[in-house]
Amino acid sequence: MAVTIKKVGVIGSGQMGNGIAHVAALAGFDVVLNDISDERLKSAMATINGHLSRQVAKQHITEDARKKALARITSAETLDGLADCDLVIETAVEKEEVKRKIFHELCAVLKPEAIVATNSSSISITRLAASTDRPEKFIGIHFMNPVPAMELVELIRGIATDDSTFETAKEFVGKVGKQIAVSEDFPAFIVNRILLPMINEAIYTLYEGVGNVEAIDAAMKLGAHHPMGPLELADFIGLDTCLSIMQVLHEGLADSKYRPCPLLVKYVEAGWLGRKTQRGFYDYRGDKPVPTR
Ligand SMILES: CC(=O)CC(=O)SCCNC(=O)CCNC(=O)[C@H](O)C(C)(C)COP(=O)(O)OP(=O)(O)OC[C@H]1O[C@@H](n2cnc3c(N)ncnc32)[C@H](O)[C@@H]1OP(=O)(O)O
Ligand SMILES: NC(=O)C1=CN([C@@H]2O[C@H](COP(=O)(O)OP(=O)(O)OC[C@H]3O[C@@H](n4cnc5c(N)ncnc54)[C@H](OP(=O)(O)O)[C@@H]3O)[C@@H](O)[C@H]2O)C=CC1
Repeated sequence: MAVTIKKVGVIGSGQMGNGIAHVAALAGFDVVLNDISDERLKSAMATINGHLSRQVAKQHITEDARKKALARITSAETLDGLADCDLVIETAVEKEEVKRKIFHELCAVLKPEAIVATNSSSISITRLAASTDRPEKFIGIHFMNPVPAMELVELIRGIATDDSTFETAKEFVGKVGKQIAVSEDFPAFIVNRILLPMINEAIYTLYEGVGNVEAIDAAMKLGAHHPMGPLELADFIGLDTCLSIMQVLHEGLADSKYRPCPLLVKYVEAGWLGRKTQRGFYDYRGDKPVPTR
């Protein structure tokens, strides 16, 4: 039987954390947004307000809904602030050791009946669940980017996830207006098992000189009707996240077809992580994006 969720904690206020807080608050949930830096939290609130205002301008929501949604979001610099949440969704960086540490610290303060979820793009739900004190109340709730615009959420059960947790997560996702696809707990689940090898292949296409950035993106936008070219999309997702997902696929499935492209590795090593650092396959520091190769 599903449990009633009223208060939702979100750990990590990057692009995904912002988006999840946005849609949850708009759906009427009280939201506590956590990050390690106060500056990050302030900029997250400004971003959420900006996106809500755009929805008002497009007459998709009312000004009253914007104000009420913003008022439902509070921020917390430490995990103590999430202690009385009914559901906590972790959406910090795609690094297993970071997530494990967060879950360990979270479970020490979180009420025992609360559900813990991860928005991980690729990491084993069963393994992450094992770093909590409640594997039966742990689940993957994987939103897509940008959260307010994308219709899908993947739900992934770990080996121990119980039916009540699954039903509660399903109900929550329905209330925030998204549809679900259920995935088994395999590396990168469904969407990223398919999408990331395509992006990695686009980077190999660039690396091998088959085409430049503009040609590759134009080819897939105009030739396959993708809304964004694969390199533009990689920059949008974050090249660090793309690399982490490819590493999880490569290690988890032990197949050389998932080998991360050395050029992707090089960009990440340079700190060129895409839009979030203003430089990736495009340079975003000017008026319009300029290809970097
Ligand atoms: C890595 C993972 O683990 C999984 C993933 O998420 S993989 C990534 C999946 N996402 C994609 O593949 C995105 C592909 N791109 C697209 O679908 C489109 O380019 C897009 C939806 C991002 C933008 O579409 P568009 O038609 O060019 O722009 P636009 O009309 O301005 O935006 C459409 C909607 O998205 C919203 N939107 C666009 N960018 C946004 C952003 N960064 N944040 C929040 N909302 C955004 C707009 O507000 C608009 O919302 P409304 O429908 O309420 O008006
Ligand atoms: N980008 C995408 O398209 C998608 C990403 N995801 C997944 O969502 C998660 C977040 O991705 P995304 O939002 O893009 O990443 P971002 O880099 O935009 O944001 C991550 C945020 O988490 C913060 N953070 C890091 N460590 C901690 C911590 N210990 N406690 C609290 N906050 C922390 C970061 O702070 P700081 O920068 O200061 O380190 C940053 O603000 C990842 O697991 C990713 O795989 C899922 C779907 C789509």
